[in-house]
Amino acid sequence: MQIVILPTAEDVAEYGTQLFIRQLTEKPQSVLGLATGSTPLALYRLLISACQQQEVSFAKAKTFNLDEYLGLSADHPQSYRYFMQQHLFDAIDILPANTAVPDGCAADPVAACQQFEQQIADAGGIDLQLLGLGRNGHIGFNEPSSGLRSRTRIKTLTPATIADNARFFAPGEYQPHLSITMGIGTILDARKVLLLATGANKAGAVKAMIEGPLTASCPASALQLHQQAVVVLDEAAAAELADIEFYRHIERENQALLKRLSGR
Ligand SMILES: N[C@@H]1[C@@H](O)[C@H](O)[C@@H](COP(=O)(O)O)O[C@@H]1O
Repeated sequence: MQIVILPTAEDVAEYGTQLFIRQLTEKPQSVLGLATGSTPLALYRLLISACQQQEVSFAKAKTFNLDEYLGLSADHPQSYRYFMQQHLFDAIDILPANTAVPDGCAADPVAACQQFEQQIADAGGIDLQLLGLGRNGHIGFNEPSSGLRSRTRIKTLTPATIADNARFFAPGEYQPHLSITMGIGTILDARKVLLLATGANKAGAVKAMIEGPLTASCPASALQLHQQAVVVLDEAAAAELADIEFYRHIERENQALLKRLSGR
C-alpha cells in the first residue's frame, strides 16, 4: 500500500486527478472504476476542466461505478447514476454507452449483479478503481462483515451509513436501506486502486484500514492485500496514524527514487 499524505483536501483531489490523467494518457481505452460520495467531487471537477481544456479525453474509456441504491431509478436525484451524470458524465467526452452503473431498478437484481460482473470481465477488467471510505471502513457499499472475496451483490446498509447519507435526502423522503455494490473481491481484481480520504471524521477508519488487522470488520483493510493500492490522505484524515512519520519518509524515498530513475 502506497500512503501519500498531503496538506489539504484540494491537494488530494489534484493528486488523484493527475493519476487519472496519466492512466488515460498511457491507455486511452482504460476501464475506470468510479465512486460517488462527497470525497471524489473535487477530483471530478478537476477532470472536467482538464477534459474541457483537452488535457485528457474519455472518448475511448469505459467506466463502471461501484454501487447504486436498490429501488432508485436512474432519473431519481439521489440515485448514483444521476449523481454521475450530474457531476461527471454530462460534462466530459465519454460515450453514454460506455458508462455502467448498477441498475437499481432491475426486474431481477440478483441476475443484474451477475451481469454487471460479466460486463466488467467482457471489458477486460478494471484498470484503475477510485474509492472513497465510509466512516465505518466500508468501500463501495461493502459494510463491515462483508466477505473479503465477495462479488457484486445486494447489501444491506448499516444504520450508521444510512444516517451518514441521510444528508442527501429531503426530510421524510424515502431512503433505501439496500444497495447493489461491487464486492471486495471485485475491487481487489482492479489492476490499480486509488482510495481518497479527507477530513477528521475519516481518521478512525483510515487508521483501521492501514494499521489495523486485515478483517471483514474494516472492509477497506482488504486493500492491504492489493499489489497496487495508493491511499491519498489529507492531514486531518491521517491524524490518527501511529506510524505517520514512517509513511512520510517512505513517500519521500519513493519520490527521490522516481526522480533518479527518470534521470531528473
Ligand atoms: N457508497 C458510498 C461510498 O462509495 C463512499 O465512499 C462513502 C463515503 O462518502 P463520502 O465521500 O461522502 O464521505 O459513501 C457512500 O456510502
